[in-house]
Amino acid sequence: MAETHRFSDHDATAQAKTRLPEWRVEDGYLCRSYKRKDFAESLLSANAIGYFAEAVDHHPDLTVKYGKLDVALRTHDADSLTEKDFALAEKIEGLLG
Ligand SMILES: C[C@H](O)[C@H](O)[C@H]1CNC2=NC(N)=NC(=O)C2=N1
Repeated sequence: MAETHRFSDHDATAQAKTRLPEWRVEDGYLCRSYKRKDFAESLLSANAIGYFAEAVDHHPDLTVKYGKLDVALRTHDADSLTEKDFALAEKIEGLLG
C-alpha cells in the first residue's frame, strides 16, 4: 500500500524537492517553519493543522512561537517518513502556504 511505503532519506529529500519545495528533510523529519504575525496567528494556524491531523489520524509535532510555527512530520509507527507525511504536508501547505 502506498501509505506504508518507507522513504529512504535520499528519496524523501527528492520527494520534498518536487512536491514540497518549501519543506526540508531534517533528522528524519519532514519540516517547515511558517512565519506568522504574532503568537495568536501561530496558535490559530496550529489549531487549523490540528483539525486536519485529527481527521486523518496523523499528528505532526507543532512548536508554537511568537510569529513562527514549526511543523515536523514523521510516521512513528513505521519509524520512517511515509506517504502519510507527504500527504499531510501537502494539505498543510494548501492551508497555510
Ligand atoms: C493508532 C494511531 O493510528 C497511530 O498511533 C497513529 C496516530 N498518529 C500518528 N502520527 C504520527 N505522526 N505518526 C504516527 O505513526 C501516528 N500513528
